[in-house]
Amino acid sequence: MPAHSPKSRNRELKSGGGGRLEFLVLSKPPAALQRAASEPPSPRHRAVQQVEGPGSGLGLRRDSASSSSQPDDDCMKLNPSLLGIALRSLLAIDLWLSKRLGVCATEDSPWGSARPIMKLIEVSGHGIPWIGGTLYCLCKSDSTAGQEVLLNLLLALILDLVLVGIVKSLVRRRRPTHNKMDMFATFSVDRYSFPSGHATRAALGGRFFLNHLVLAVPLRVLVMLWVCIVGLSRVMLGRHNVTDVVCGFSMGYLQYSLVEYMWLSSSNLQTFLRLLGI
Ligand SMILES: CC(C)=CCC/C(C)=C/CC/C(C)=C/CC/C(C)=C/COP(=O)(O)O
Repeated sequence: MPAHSPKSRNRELKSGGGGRLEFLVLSKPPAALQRAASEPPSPRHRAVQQVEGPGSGLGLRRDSASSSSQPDDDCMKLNPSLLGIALRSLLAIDLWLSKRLGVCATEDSPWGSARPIMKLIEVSGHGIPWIGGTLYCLCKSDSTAGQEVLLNLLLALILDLVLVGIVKSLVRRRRPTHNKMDMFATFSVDRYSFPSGHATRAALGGRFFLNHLVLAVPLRVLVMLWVCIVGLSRVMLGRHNVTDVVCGFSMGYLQYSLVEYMWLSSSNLQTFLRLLGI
């Protein structure tokens, strides 16, 4: 009888001798294991491969004792953490809600006719009018107190542009697919959507106005309304997902606290202005 006749191979398969059974089983793994094997190796797998050599795949060298217990990595892949599920669910809700709220994303959208007014609101929260307006008022201001507030506002707006740019380039979240990219005066990082720069500026500017301008109650309400409308318009225009705006508001709020903490007094500012030649 030849050494590997069908009969003798069958005996080997049944007894599991010579490792053939394991190899045949692994050549058709269950779907979950197939998925796990196709994913890039985890640091632990990489370490095992380094020790065992590149040919040692998932379980190839596992003996019967170790194959009865799942390795930690497999458990992690088959049972994703609660936090992972929560984040993925939040992301799915975010995308779904943002798409539903993007009713002014194009002229053909359900509220497409409201697009011009939404774009006007967009301009009101843009960096150019804010920085330009602050610079203009700074040049016109003749009181030291006014100059102090305006110069701190200017620095806050510049800080905001820098911080938003850094976070956008780190996170690199794409704008929603339904967004029509027709914004004016953008930086290259503005192709990314997280966080919304308009939302950070609105929250920062809103807090600045409420804390440093003596405003009557109706005007204070108006400022708060404007902040909310700027945020909502970002989603309605399809520029952002809801989470971009919510996180933008939080970031702008915190930025204001940072500016208050680092507040430059008028004496420091006089030196600063003299250095700038203003
Ligand atoms: C007007 C003067 C005198 C100076 C302007 C200074 C200057 C160069 C400001 C840059 C302003 C600018 C281009 C800001 C970007 C604003 C923007 C498109 C943000 C993106 O917002 P998002 O909500 O879509 O993330």
